[in-house]
Amino acid sequence: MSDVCAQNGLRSVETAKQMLIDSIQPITATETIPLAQACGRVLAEPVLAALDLPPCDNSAMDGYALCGDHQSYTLIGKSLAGHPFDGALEPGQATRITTGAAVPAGADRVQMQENCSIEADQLTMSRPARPGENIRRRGEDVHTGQSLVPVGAKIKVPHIALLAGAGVAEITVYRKLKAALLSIGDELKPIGTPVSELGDGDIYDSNRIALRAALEQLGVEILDLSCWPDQPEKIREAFIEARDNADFVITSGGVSVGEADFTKTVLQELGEIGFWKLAIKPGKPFAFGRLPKDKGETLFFGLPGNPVSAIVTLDQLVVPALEKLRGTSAEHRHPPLQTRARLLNNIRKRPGRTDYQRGFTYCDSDGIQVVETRGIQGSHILSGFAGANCFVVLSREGGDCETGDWVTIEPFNAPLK
Ligand SMILES: Nc1nc2c(c(=O)[nH]1)N[C@H]1C(S)=C(S)[C@@H](COP(=O)(O)OP(=O)(O)OC[C@H]3O[C@@H](n4cnc5c(N)ncnc54)[C@H](O)[C@@H]3O)O[C@H]1N2
Ligand code: MOO
Repeated sequence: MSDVCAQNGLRSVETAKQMLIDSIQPITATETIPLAQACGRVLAEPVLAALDLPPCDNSAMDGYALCGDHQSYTLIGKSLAGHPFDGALEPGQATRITTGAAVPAGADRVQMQENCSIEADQLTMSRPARPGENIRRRGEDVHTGQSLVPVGAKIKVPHIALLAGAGVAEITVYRKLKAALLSIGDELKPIGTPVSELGDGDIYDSNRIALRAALEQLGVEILDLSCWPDQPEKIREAFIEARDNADFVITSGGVSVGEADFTKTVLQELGEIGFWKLAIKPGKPFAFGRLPKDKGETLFFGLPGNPVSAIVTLDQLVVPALEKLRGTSAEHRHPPLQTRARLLNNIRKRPGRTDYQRGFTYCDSDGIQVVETRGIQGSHILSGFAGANCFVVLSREGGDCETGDWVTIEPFNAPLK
């Protein structure tokens, strides 16, 4: 498929994503932080295991550690978690053992207690235990010296558990990214302004708050530069402050073709536009650029003002770019999870832009994944978006869809989840 849509000449979402990824150099600065604060950060230095895990052969069950294959065993002691048996078993001997307790020397199998009968110090079983049964071997999870998590991985809860299990208290991660966030538009009023003080046509600056919430979930530090009027000299002032104090700038509004849309003009004056306008709905006027500064440059993401467009373009274009910028390696920059669902309503669509309709998906009583679009699909309609749990992704060249069609859905990820 061509990069550019035949109908409208717009660049595809896939090409734009690739252009973003190709043009971004990851940050290199790191910091060492307590493991407990590391969830969501990107590992910057290798962490090697200082011990085997499990650290010793231990029992998977509460029961009896046995030496050899016998009809009955003589009980000679016990091994409890944290209190190992101090001695070695001879053939035909057994000890009581609890889950996680060290398997005594000489024991070669563990029988769970449900299969055992005890009379005085004699143990018999309803069925024999196989050699090695219920023994968790030393080092079968992790070997001493093994790399625990690859550099460039995003630290998730299982990584935290693994690292903690290996006794790691601190790790070195890439530093947090810093975003400068601002809104542009004469009609915008900060939330908290009483309704009675809104002028004709004024609206609340909802984008800045929503984008801020999304970026904070991604662990980005925010420089909130509030909202700015549709005046090039003011916008210039805001862009310079943003450029000088952040890794990247996110604006919303003023990026289209209206007579008061100055975002691109000022971006071009202070830096360069990488690309503008994509075959994406909503979000067509998305702009990417750079603002050079004394040391390096600040990336620029100009999101459309329409509230749904701003969030969709953040999710689909900016988030993948930020993953690369913050050091996540290629193998850990997974594309968003997509699956198929059967459509419960008709959808009208004109070919020309990849459409991210807001939908609600669930598994119906027949076990089939179904999806219905939520509300009017205008890029100003937030009520439907708020009731959705997925995007219905309709291909750029595709047209209308009918009830019963199988369509691609993309469940909301963080920060939308
Ligand atoms: N002649 C054309 N007009 C428009 C086109 C086009 O191709 N030709 N594209 C349309 C599309 S698509 C979009 S999306 C919008 C994007 O326009 P801008 O980025 O210039 O945004 P604004 O015009 O400033 O605002 C659009 C809309 O969003 C509201 N808005 C703006 N900022 C906020 C905010 N911070 N919080 C909440 N809502 C905000 C604003 O009031 C407008 O209603 O352009 C179309 N026009
Ligand atoms: O692309 Mo605009 O975001 O459709 O409204």
